[in-house]
Amino acid sequence: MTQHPLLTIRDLKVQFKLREGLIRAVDGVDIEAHSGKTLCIVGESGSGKSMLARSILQIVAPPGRVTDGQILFTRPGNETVDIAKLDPKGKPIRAIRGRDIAMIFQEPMNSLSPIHSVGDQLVEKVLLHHRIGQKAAIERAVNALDKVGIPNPRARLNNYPFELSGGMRQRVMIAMALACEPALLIADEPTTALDVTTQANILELIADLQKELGMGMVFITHDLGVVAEIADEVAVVYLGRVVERGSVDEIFYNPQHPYTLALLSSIPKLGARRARGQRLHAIEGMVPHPLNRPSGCPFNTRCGEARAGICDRVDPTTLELTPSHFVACHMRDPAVTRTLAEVTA
Ligand SMILES: Nc1ncnc2c1ncn2[C@@H]1O[C@H](COP(=O)(O)OP(=O)(O)OP(=O)(O)O)[C@@H](O)[C@H]1O
Repeated sequence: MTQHPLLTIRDLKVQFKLREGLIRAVDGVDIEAHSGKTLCIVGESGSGKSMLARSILQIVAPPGRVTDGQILFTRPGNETVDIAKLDPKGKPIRAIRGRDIAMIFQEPMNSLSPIHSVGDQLVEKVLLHHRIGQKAAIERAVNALDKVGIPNPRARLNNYPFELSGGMRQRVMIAMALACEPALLIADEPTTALDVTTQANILELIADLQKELGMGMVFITHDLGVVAEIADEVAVVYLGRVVERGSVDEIFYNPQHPYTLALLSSIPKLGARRARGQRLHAIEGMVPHPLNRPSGCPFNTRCGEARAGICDRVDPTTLELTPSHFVACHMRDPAVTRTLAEVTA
């Protein structure tokens, strides 16, 4: 029997119908996530990372809506469910949220209640998804806090979120997310708001827990340094499209899409000396306004390799370079480059 990926997203579209026009926040995305592996979704602000993540739990806020595509979730040993077809308020998706698929966010206060103690929130979460008694649930809550490295966890049960530091709150949110041992964890920039040291500690904690629990993880970030540290697979997104995806080695050692190349060259090199006042290399141009998407390849307006007549007119198809490496770029398509060479010869 072939093993299904934990999550298979096919041709997913998330749109906002506004009076001013239609925003295609996610515009035909294909990705897969596997048990025990981390898929990083990387891209600049506004590329649709959060909407992609939120659609997996059907928590896109109106007027945003999943308009097309499949979100196939297969918990090992269970039937495959197409989450895209579920009612965002219905019982089936509410049973999946938190139990099978958990999510952590940049700002823990968004997922923690300010008026309930850490212990009450953790115990309630455990009781919601498990048929166990109050005493056993409290023990689970203590274990969960212990697991995320919170000292003296039994005493912390009585604390309110505002009594904890930012790093500790993030640990509590992770404990809440993992209390029910989900098969899939979605992490939306969970370390972005933290200082560098706390960020490193939390990343290490998430990676350790993921290995221990064998969860799949979809990790959203704009930071390629984070990707290098934790990813097994990477999807590079631009204006709601996956422009390149591959194993972490393929993306870092053999990047193909001009956008991936530009992102990689914008990372400051360790030890590289910069002349005073010299700016870091940033990607040329601005991300187009979502209501004013370019035709053809979404990146053509900022791409140094773009060729008029094709890149600004025709949507590139996704090419398979290896069984795990895909790119959507005309300039990597041998049929296109051959024709261009013949025309200019
Ligand atoms: N409530 C909304 N109304 C209209 N458009 C929205 C809304 N929320 C998001 N969008 C649009 O959807 C697109 C994708 O946004 P999204 O938040 O997913 O991007 P992102 O890559 O996560 O960016 P960031 O890193 O800044 O969070 C953007 O063009 C954004 O303008």
